[in-house]
Amino acid sequence: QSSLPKGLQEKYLLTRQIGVGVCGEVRLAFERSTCNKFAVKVINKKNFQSEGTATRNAETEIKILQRIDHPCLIKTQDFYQTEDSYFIVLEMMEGGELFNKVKSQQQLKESVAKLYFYQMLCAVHYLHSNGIIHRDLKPENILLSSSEDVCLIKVTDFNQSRILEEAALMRTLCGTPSYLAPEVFTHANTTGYGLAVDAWSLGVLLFVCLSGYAPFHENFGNYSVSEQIIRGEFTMIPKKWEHISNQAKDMVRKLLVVDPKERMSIAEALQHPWLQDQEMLATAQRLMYPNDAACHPAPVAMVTPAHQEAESGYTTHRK
Ligand SMILES: C/C(=N\NC(=N)NO)c1ccc(NC(=O)Nc2ccc(/C(C)=N/N/C(N)=N/O)cc2)cc1
Repeated sequence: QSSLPKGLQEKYLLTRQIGVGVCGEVRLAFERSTCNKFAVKVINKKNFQSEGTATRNAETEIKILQRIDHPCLIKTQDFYQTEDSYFIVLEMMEGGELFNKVKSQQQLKESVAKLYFYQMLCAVHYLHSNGIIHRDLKPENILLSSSEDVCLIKVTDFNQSRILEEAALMRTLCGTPSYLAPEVFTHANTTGYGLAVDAWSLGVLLFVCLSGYAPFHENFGNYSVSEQIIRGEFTMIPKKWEHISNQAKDMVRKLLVVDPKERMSIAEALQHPWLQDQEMLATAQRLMYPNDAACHPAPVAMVTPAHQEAESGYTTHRK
């Protein structure tokens, strides 16, 4: 039992492990003054990555966690550190990880997969608008607010995330350009490519939610997983996909495109016909912005999809 920070011990009672990750565990904690439940992510500094990387990643992650504010992104309440671990106190997501809902071949109902996927898109659209690439979107990092099918989801784990430093490019271009390689000028805006990695991962996530199995898997064919991914070869097993709509399949096919320049963007995915489903949009709206629905329930026709409000700068006051 490695030592816990005094401040953490004073404010919280840490109890059992509720989740485990590659570089740490998640513990159930109770705030002593309120008895409210929290999840505490413990990140070992001396994990497999070189020490420098782990520390740099954790510092970036904490900067990101403190900066983000979206209904479908995890919120932190506190953070502490000892010489060998970081402790991040997060809101408790009672439904646990999406991973447990889709493992062992369980397919989600298409309507549930659509509701979850739309919320993931809104969360990642927000991150990209703030110059953040998640880079590690997977079922373990999608948390559910309750065990009900219809629930709010939140994206977590920003350990692999990167903040797109446009400023870094500007600084580079301030110096004498004569020694700079051509790609610095042409591919410098890797922002286009960088963001596209999250669209691919969301395609894999959607495939798993709809079918219950992974599109790229060691047991398939005679290619390694990485070869299958590089070739963009996946199989929609009829038994699993025959009851799934063509629009859902179209969404998956347009995200699992090998060339990042050809891959559908998050913004395009939000406009895809499969998501122009007023009932789902109204449910998502109610889950993401409960306070708005409470004071003046808008007639369905009036529902502006959450992602469009963000874009149009719609001035609803959001708590
Ligand atoms: C309700 C419940 N369990 N309920 C029960 N009775 N279990 O027995 C439960 C709730 C939440 C979770 N997971 C959870 O909260 N994950 C999670 C994962 C990663 C991160 C972060 C910030 N990571 N950042 C880094 N750097 N990572 O390496 C934060 C939270 C699991 C089970």
